[in-house]
Amino acid sequence: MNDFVAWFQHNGGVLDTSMMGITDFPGSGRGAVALQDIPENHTIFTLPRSLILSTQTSTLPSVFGLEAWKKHKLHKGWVGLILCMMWEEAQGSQGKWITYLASLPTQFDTPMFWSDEELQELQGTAVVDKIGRDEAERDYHEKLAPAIKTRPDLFPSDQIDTWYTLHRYHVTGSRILSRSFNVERWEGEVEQDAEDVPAEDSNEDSQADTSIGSAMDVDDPGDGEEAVDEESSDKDSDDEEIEDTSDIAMVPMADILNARYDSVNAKLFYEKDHLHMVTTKPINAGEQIFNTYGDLPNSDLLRRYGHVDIVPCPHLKGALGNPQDVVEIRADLVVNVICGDASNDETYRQRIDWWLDEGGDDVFIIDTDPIIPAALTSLTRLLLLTQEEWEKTLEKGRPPKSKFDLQVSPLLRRIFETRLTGYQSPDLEVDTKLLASESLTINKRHAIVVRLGEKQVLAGVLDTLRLMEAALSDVGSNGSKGKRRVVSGGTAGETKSKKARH
Ligand SMILES: C[S@@+](CC[C@H](N)C(=O)[O-])C[C@H]1O[C@@H](n2cnc3c(N)ncnc32)[C@H](O)[C@@H]1O
Repeated sequence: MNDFVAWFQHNGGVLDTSMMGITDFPGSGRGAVALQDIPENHTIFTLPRSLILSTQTSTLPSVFGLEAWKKHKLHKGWVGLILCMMWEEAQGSQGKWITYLASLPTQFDTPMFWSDEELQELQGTAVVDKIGRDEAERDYHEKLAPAIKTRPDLFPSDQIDTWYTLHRYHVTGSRILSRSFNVERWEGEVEQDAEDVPAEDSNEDSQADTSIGSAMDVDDPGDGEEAVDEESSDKDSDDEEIEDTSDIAMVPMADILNARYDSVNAKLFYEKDHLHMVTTKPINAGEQIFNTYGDLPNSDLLRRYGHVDIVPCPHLKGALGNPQDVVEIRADLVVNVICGDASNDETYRQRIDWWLDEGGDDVFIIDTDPIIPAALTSLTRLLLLTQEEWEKTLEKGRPPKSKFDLQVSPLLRRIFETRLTGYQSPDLEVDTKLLASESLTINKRHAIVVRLGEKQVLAGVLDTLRLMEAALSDVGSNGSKGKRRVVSGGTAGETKSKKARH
């Protein structure tokens, strides 16, 4: 660590060593600690932009030739940055970032590195479909490996088995996944139309997002389209968000800070020539300095960073869990539950295609405030319409309202109960007991925390359903039937649902 700090300072980084120390936090690796009381708005370190490592600052793309770089599709997704980092590391003592790269971990607790047996423990959770090992390996074999073969002068054959292996590719991808930031270029540096530059970037300091995409997440649609990072959820957007991956950067020193739910007390800001880590709250001496990736559900924390957050949760009446946990319910599960064997019949296919064409969601999100997504009720009702009603709906061009009644209620229950059977065991008690056992490996413990958190969310939404059913019966027994309506939460297509590719 001393070597790293010396390298940082030697290359223009300024660390307030009276305020910030680097130390090991059991269970979280290295992290930053306040050595004395730090006031809000204090700069704890600064580094020049030239010290960040990205496809903009590494010389590899230009020595490789930008045209050839593009020909091998190294400008799309994360593969270009991975190759830059591998190459910089292969330069040994000649490499500008060697001391920094040598300080980064080579082992990760993320599911990317789990055995099949360990992955089984995650069955049913939002992690499994998103690990993206196959996509990542496809990029390695189809882009990176052919590219390096064309330039033995840059990638000598005797270095391939050390620095450019598939394993090192995964390690480097995981370093990016768990540590990168999105550092936009300053106005004037940006080689794009002015209107593409967000207004807030023009003059004042801007905040650098911790990157939440990854090599593994990026979908390369081909056909000359831009790479799309489906994980750009912090930008309040759908999966159509186009991320300029050339802004993804490794930021030495900034990536030493750990994260914890609701604990962020420092943020990275950037300006024309420098980046600054600035406190956003007063921090007491001895406290950890946290920069956060946005408070994420445990499924995402595990997949990207290899850890989970467990804090006392209001939705669990003070028991430990993650208040950000969610359950994803895929529209195909809804269709299967409601239509059964007839799912592929023309009458349902037409409705489903129409739903999707109209921008309807194909994944519904339930969170710890377990409101039933309005879009889920609406899709359920769409599938229940008679032919005549369906034709009217088509004419109106509007999906059915998300009215909750005795017809949809048992179906919603079956949807949630079927979703529960996707886990190794639908029983919450089983996992609670397992967690109490001391002999669990870290991966198994993490898997149980993730799936238990999701099952607790499902238990919450089933409780909500019971309350809504009880409210319906009250309405009926009070003789006011038809005058009051119980509706599910939000409006169709609001934040409780989203489109996602699977
Ligand atoms: C940005 S790095 C922080 C520095 C890192 N601890 C190190 O030793 O290099 C993020 C990684 O730190 C670890 N980490 C961060 N916050 C954590 C937490 N609350 N609990 C456990 N591990 C954490 C995870 O391994 C994560 O992938």
